[in-house]
Amino acid sequence: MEPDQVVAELVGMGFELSDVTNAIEAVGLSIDGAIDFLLDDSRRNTASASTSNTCITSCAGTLGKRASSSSRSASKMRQPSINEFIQSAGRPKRSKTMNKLDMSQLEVLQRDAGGCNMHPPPEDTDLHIAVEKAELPYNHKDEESIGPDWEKQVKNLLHKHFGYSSLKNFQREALETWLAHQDCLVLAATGSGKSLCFQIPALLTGKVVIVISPLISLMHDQCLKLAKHGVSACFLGSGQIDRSVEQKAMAGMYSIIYVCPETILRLIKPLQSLAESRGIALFAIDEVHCVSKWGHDFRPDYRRLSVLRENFRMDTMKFLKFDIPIMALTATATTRVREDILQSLHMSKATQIVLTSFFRPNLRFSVKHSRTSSIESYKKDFHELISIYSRKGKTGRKSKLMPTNPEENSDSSDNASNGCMDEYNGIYEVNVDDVVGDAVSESEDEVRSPGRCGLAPLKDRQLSVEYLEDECDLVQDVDDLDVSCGEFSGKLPTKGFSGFLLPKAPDLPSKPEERAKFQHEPLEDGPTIIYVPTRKETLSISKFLSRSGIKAAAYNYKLPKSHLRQVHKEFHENTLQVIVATIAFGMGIDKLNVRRIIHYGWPQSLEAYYQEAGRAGRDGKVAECVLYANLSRTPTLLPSQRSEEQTKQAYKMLSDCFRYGMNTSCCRAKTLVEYFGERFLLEKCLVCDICIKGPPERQNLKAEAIIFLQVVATHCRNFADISYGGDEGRLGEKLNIKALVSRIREQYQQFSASDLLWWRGLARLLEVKGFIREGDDMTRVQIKYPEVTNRGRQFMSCETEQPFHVYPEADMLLSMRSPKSYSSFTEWGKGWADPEIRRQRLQRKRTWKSPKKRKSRKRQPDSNTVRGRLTAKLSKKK
Ligand SMILES: Nc1ncnc2c1ncn2[C@@H]1O[C@H](COP(=O)(O)OP(=O)(O)OP(=O)(O)O)[C@@H](O)[C@H]1O
Ligand SMILES: [Mg+2]
Repeated sequence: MEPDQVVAELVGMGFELSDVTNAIEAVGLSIDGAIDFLLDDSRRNTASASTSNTCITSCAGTLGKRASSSSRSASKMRQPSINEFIQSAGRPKRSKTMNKLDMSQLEVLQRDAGGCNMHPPPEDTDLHIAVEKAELPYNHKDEESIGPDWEKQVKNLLHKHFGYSSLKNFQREALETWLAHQDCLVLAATGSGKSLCFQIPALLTGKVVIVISPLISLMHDQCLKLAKHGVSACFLGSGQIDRSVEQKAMAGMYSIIYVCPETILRLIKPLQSLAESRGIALFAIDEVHCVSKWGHDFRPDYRRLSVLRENFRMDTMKFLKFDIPIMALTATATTRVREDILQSLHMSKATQIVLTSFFRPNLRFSVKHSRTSSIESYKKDFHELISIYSRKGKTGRKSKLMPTNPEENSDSSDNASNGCMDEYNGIYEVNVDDVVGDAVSESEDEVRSPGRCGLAPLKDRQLSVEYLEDECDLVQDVDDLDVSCGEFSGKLPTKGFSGFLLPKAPDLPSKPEERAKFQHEPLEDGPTIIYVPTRKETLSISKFLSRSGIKAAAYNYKLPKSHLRQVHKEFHENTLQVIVATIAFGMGIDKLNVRRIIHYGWPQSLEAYYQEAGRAGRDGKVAECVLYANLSRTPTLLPSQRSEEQTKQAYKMLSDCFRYGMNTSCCRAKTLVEYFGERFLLEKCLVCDICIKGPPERQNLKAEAIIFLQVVATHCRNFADISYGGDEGRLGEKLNIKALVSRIREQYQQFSASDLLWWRGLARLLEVKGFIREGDDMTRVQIKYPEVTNRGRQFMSCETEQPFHVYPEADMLLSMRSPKSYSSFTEWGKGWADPEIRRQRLQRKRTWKSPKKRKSRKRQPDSNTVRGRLTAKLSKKK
């Protein structure tokens, strides 16, 4: 591979260019070698050479097997065939319940699988034993013959396969609907157990259930879990390289078939045959919010799933006694998304909506201000996390991916972070934002919204939509995340499936005293997931944490698949403490004991936020969901190809998310569940930061509100005069909020030092009251060209002493706390005009650079780009 390509691939994974050059210099032009070197970076500092060597060897072994992303197809997952599992336990044991047909089918499966190029069997022997117990297939039963005692039958199946004692209420409702041959839309919180709603029909009837699912990793995870529970399942899609699986699936050899939406469209005919032979009990569409453009994970192929309703009806298939029911399931759908789902999928008019509360009482939500951009922020924000895990890490098992505990490092935890500061010194450059409260980029939403019209705003290739989109792991197709996930080595109780009972699924505690117990309860042990917007941050933060003694690993879609599999494995085995991931570590992560979900940077929507946060506390025990975001900046849309309509919607969703962060007075859980259209009857969750701290003091901001409205109104009038005056067609320049605030500062002495941040917050409050609105037709995260409404005019002209009582929002509080005011900004700004001050500042900036950094600059003296210099150097060596 050319040096350029090697560098480009490594930088694409999120590694720093300077680290990449170091790695290539150390190991030569080998991607695998460089990745080992880079991921092992923190380990090189360990005191014990022998420990270090062992770790490096084991990791290198894993990574050595990686396939480069250019040969991704070769690394696509192969279906873990039933035979593969059985084989590992010797030859198939005859299950008492297995009938003759089952055995012959298994033999066929074994023969077939023997003929293909087998991967080594998975390491998990429990899994093999579990699948060995799989009863394939069940005796076929028509839904009508199931009878009124179906609940008893389900209970037995639950007990036998999953070890649960009973169905949850919403699961019962969904199954009742299915038994009545009706379509059903299940809306239930993350981790509530939606999968069971479509798994039971397969077990109960012996017919096949087809599950449409958006991601290969999700399908793979579910297949593995089902295999553990003795249910045969497979997945079909572009990630499936074993072609025979599809044939076997269409011949009715698996009870549950997972399939991606793209694939199902070409399988309509074979599925019709399957419906006639073994029978199809149900079409389940999981993560159905992907259908809707108004949702957060829109997938165009989901919209075409209306073919299911059209092709599997009694009137098109004469042998059917009723239309094959459709069950659509999601944890995150607003009212608008729900309507869109029903319409787009052509679900029947009689569709039942099974709705449970979206409320998760054990999740403690909070929002914290952070610049989330530098080593300083990491140190401040992760200080507590580091101390928690470094205490626990001393007794933990070793991670193959990262050093196990601070003692293994030559530096102490503190030294480690200091040492790391040197490397991060580049970040120490003067950040205007550190000095200026006012530095909220007015036009940043425009600069960074290449999606508007779908065109790149800048010519620079480095800032093209594709390039930036790629940075953020936003591109998602069905097999983009084709890595194994699942609790591979989760031990089954020794008594097997039939000898134990899990406690009844807990009902949501509704009494305040029951919920209050989550308030101060200490968090139990368990891993943390940190979500960051870009690949680069996955690496920089995981590196920072590892060097501070935490067992942390980065996870982004460009990293080698073998690394990602290892991360999944260690995560599920509880040997990793923290995963720093992009959204690539996504849907369907069903690990019970995740204790913290940290979002480090603004999420793009509340749907995405709630779904990701929902991976915490699935065991019902208290867990934390913290959002660290820069509350002094308006968030921007991550780059993506969007139509104009989609861009508007994306801004709307981002805006809702921003307002969630800015809110200081309403319970977080209430805001979240009401966003999804649920009436939150409990009023307060009692455990979020707002419920615990209480809102800030309410203030009467009538005087400020009137001044703001007057300035806006005066300007609007002037603007209208210019726009529609003599010179027809010429539009006057509208004043944006920044310019309006400048007018306020000029005209009102008492506000001459006031902060734009504060006025922005006030403008949002006025907008909520309906006193102002956006004056142009662009959708934005927050108002930019305010215009006074009739209500606003009434308020202005109101003679009475009607107060304007409000809770200051987070940015207003921040601006009040911050010593940097408008005046300090102007002073600072003026400073740059003075050559002496400028010289001193630049001098200071230069001394902030680490010696290491300067050295690396010296190393590459002449070329224009680092990459160019490296290329020249390496070519010379060759
Ligand atoms: N009736 C039940 N009793 C006890 N536990 C249950 C029951 N049903 C499901 N569970 C457990 O709930 C957990 C979550 O299940 P599942 O993955 O189906 O959630 P989900 O609703 O699909 O979540 P997500 O929206 O994140 O995909 C699983 O670990 C499962 O074992
Ligand atoms: Mg699910």
